[in-house]
Amino acid sequence: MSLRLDDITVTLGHGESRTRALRGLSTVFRAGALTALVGPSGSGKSTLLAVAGALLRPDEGHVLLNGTDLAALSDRERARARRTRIGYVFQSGNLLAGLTAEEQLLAAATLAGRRPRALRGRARELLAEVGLAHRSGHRPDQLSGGERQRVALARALLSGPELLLVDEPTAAVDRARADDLTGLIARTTHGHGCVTVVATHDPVVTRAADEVVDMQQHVPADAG
Ligand SMILES: Nc1ncnc2c1ncn2[C@@H]1O[C@H](COP(=O)(O)OP(=O)(O)OP(=O)(O)O)[C@@H](O)[C@H]1O
Repeated sequence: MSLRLDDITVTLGHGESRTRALRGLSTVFRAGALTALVGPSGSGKSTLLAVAGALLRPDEGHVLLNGTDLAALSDRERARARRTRIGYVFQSGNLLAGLTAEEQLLAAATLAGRRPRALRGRARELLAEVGLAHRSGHRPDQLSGGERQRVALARALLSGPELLLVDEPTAAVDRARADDLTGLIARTTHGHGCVTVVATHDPVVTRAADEVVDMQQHVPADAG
């Protein structure tokens, strides 16, 4: 079980802003391990997450998630893979205003074509797992930044994803919360056995990671 990126090249923008964000990048992310993706600003971390998450199709290369090449799937199959095989925890949690924590999870499950009623028990378990059983009835404006990210993590885990992609989880929280959140992501990764890739600038995350992938080893020749 793994995510294997094989010879990935991505060009972004047009005309003068055209940039080779990734060139010939190859690397492997192991299941059941938290991998920290590090590197300076502009080194391609977000681009790699977008390619791995089937949000952006590479110009060239293969994105092998447990053997399926996500880059070679049709748009429809890629959308399905995003809903059913991949969990995203992107900055600020991207929660829907007006929905309680529990409803955030159930709404996502509904979009993925599942019956919310059958998942209510699992949603509650996951909220308890991320330490938010007592906040399941709170809306985003009634939660702290760290709590919102934990809701987003529980939501991402509800579909039992093979791949969990996390962008800068500790950017908006204090040191103690950063430790808590990182520990939580590590434990859930080990418990759920998913491939977890966390883009980060934070040494707290890097220290807690099982593996570190440094984008500087993959800097395109014409970057900058
Ligand atoms: N839409 C775009 N058009 C052109 N170039 C882009 C576009 N988006 C990103 N880039 C460039 O692609 C490169 C990789 O960007 P990316 O956002 O993946 O880096 P990053 O490592 O995630 O940076 P940060 O740590 O600042 O979030 C950078 O040089 C960036 O300027």
